[in-house]
This record gives sequence, C-alpha cells and structure tokens, in this order.
Amino acid sequence: MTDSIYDSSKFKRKALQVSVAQSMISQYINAGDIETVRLQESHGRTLAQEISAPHPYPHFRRSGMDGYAIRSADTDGCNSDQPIWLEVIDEIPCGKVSDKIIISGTASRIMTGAQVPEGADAVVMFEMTEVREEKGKSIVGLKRSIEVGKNITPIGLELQAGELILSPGIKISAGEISVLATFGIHHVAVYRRPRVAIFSTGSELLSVEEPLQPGKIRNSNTWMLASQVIEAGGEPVILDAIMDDLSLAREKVEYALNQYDMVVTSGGVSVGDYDIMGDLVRGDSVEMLYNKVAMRPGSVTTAAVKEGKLLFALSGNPGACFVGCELFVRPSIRGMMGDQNPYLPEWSGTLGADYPKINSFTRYVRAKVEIRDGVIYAIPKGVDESGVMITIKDSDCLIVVPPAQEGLKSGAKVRMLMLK
Ligand SMILES: Nc1nc2c(c(=O)[nH]1)N[C@H]1C(S)=C(S)[C@@H](COP(=O)(O)OP(=O)(O)OC[C@H]3O[C@@H](n4cnc5c(N)ncnc54)[C@H](O)[C@@H]3O)O[C@H]1N2
Ligand code: MOO
Ligand SMILES: [Mg+2]
Repeated sequence: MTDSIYDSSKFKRKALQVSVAQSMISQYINAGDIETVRLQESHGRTLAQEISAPHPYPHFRRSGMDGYAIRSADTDGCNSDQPIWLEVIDEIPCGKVSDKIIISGTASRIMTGAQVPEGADAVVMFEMTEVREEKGKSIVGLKRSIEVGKNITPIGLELQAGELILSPGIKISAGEISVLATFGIHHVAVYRRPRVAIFSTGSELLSVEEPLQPGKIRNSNTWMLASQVIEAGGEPVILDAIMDDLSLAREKVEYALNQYDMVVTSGGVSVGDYDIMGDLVRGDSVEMLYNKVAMRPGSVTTAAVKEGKLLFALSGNPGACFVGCELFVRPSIRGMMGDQNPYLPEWSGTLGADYPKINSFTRYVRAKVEIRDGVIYAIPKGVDESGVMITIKDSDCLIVVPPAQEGLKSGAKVRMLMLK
C-alpha cells in the first residue's frame, strides 16, 4: 500500500470541462516529423505536403465514347431522310495521337479515352452511325445533328494546372491515392506516426495468455487502447502491465516518456489506496495538467506533461478508458500529424430511446446509429456503465448528454460523436 490514504489532497480535484481540458492539451501538440514513403505504402498515413495539380486534368481532349470524331457543323440539318456521309480518314486507339486533321466531310474512328484529333469538336457513338465501303474508302453515315462538344471531355474539366487538391493533415485513402498516382507522385511526404507507449496498471491483471485465477481479470485495456491508437494513425508500443506499485510506475513512465512520443496508461487514477497513477501525477516526476474532467464515464481522466511529452493516465474501467482515449489521446495523435480537425466528427441526430439517467457531468453514451426514412437515430446501448466492457463493440457513436435535471426523451435532438 502507498501512503496515499493519508494524503487528503487526492480527494480535492477540480473538474475541467472537456473542451477546456482538450484545449489545455492542444498547447502541447505540434505537428511532428515528416518522412517519405512510396505511394503503395501511403494508405492510411497522414499527408504532410500540399498537392497542387502540376498539369490540367485531363491534359488532352478525351473521347468519352467509342465512335467517330467529327465536325459538328457537318451534321447541321441532317436527319434520317437526309443522312450525311463522312469519309473515315484515321483510326485512333487509346494512347495514339492522330496527325490527321478533321476537315469538313471527314471523320476519324476513335476509342473511349483516346485524344480527340485536331479539327474535331464532337464524337458520335458507334450505335448512331452506319458504315459503308465506297470506292475502296470507308464512309460513315449520320442521321442526326450532333451538338458541339458532344462526348468530348475538355482539357482541365476536373482540375486546372496549379489548383490546390490536397492539404497536409488529411488521411490518405483510395481517392487521395488516385490523385497522387494521376499526378505522378510516387513518393509521398507523410507525418511520422507518433509512437505511443501503452501500459496498464493493476495487480489484478493477467496477460491474455494466462488462465483465469480467482479475483483476477485479463488485461483488455492495453489491447483496446492499441487498437484505438492505430485507428487514430499512431503506432502503439505495447509495454507489459505493472502491478500497483508507485516506484515501479514512476520508473516505467519515465522510461516510456524518454523513449516514445506519448504515453498512455490505464488504471489507478481514482482515489483508492492503490491508485498509484493518481499519486504519481501529483508528485514531481511529471507536471499534472488535470486529474478530473466533468464527464462520465472517465471523470478521473488524467493528463500530465514532461519535457513537452504528454502522459495520459486513463481510468481502468474499460468504458471510461475507451472514452478518455477517444476524447483526448486520439486528437493528440491526430494533431501531431497535422490534422486541423483532430476531434471525433460530430453529427446531430434524434435520440432513438428514452435516456432517463441524470448527471451533473456531461455523459458520453455509447450508441448504435440507425437511419430510418432518412432520419438519423442514435440508440443508446442498454448498459453503458464505466465498468462495462461489452457494449463498446456495439457502438458507432457517443451521444453527448449535457448535465440536466431530467433525463432525455426519445425523439430529442442530440449531438453524436462518430466512432465508425
Ligand atoms: N471513492 C471513490 N471511488 C471511485 C471513484 C470516486 O470518485 N471515489 N471513482 C470511480 C470512477 S468514476 C472510476 S472510472 C473508477 C476509476 O478507477 P481507476 O482508474 O482507479 O482504475 P482501477 O481502480 O485500476 O480499476 C477500475 C476497474 O477497472 C478494471 N481494470 C483496470 N485495468 C484494467 C485493464 N487493463 N483491463 C481491463 N480492466 C481493467 C479493474 O479491475 C477495476 O474493476 O474508480 C471509481 N471509484
Ligand atoms: O470517472 Mo468514471 O465516471 O466511471 O469513468
Ligand atoms: Mg482505482
């Protein structure tokens, strides 16, 4: 046992509002180091460079159909009674640039994606034409007038040269990779993934491999946190759990802060006799930023800093640990990778069931999202106590329930922080 039971200061905690605690943290967050990765390794990474179009896209007039490139004026007034016949002067597969200029009375056979030849201002699809051989020449007949520009994608339709396309801080996925490949960017500057050391504290903890023992549980928080860190874009470094021993915890925190970019622990932050992380942050080995936040679960969420590096001491209760990580660790990781909007995306929706619980703190209620007849519903999961683990997996969002005298009725408008 530590001497913490004689230390009444641990009971006097000042609860910060979530937004205040978040902005306190944000002062310690700077976009980190940049590295270059190959395009094929950039999925899921966070872009660290600005990408502007080096050339217009498309960069040539592109046929949108398999057909004939023509001068639209040639078709003026033609109809099924009076078709017009044009001499076919070239065949243009994709990748070829024709040197035959289309003049009045001529057409070139052209494929989807090929460069439209000079002189042509429209493409007419095969299905609208009839082809004949006449005096050893191929001629194509049209029975309808075709407007200027038909089936031609103009230069720069999608992007003009110099246009800004991607900004630093965005997460790279399929759409961004397509842009990078299109513009020949085969090596991409990305933010280095912050290395986040994770360890749990608790003398009751068994490793995942160990058989159960009376009074003990397997350590699930470490693995849950590692998964959350990966989701946020960081690189988890999993350290062994420790038992509730203050000097062991101090040693481990010191080592982890030294070696890695950020440290996240679970357990031991409340006021219990063995809540060593609570004792640790009140000591002088780190500078405590806060040890209470006006939220449930996770009111004991604690943060400290040492030499500019953040330590998050999250609750041992799985529900509180999860929420603490999403609200504080996630934005810190995202912020270190230049994300200008590092917080969970917010939606507004309709509460899908009564939520009778009242509280003096804001509640972050695990819920499932459903869309019925175009209306977004957030349906609270039955049991969402801090100590409950099982409903974390069923939640797509956290409903933000402000402190109030009465519970919320089904149908109330609510804020939702999106998890998935
Ligand atoms: N007298 C008071 N008691 C408590 C208060 C309070 O204000 N006054 N706060 C309660 C609240 S709220 C919370 S949340 C918990 C926070 O507890 P700790 O952060 O100190 O966490 P522990 O005591 O270490 O463990 C709590 C609970 O979680 C289980 N646990 C711990 N680590 C893990 C892990 N790695 N994987 C899975 N489960 C874990 C642990 O066995 C306990 O059941 O304190 C309340 N008490
Ligand atoms: O501090 Mo807690 O509200 O059960 O997480
Ligand atoms: Mg405790």
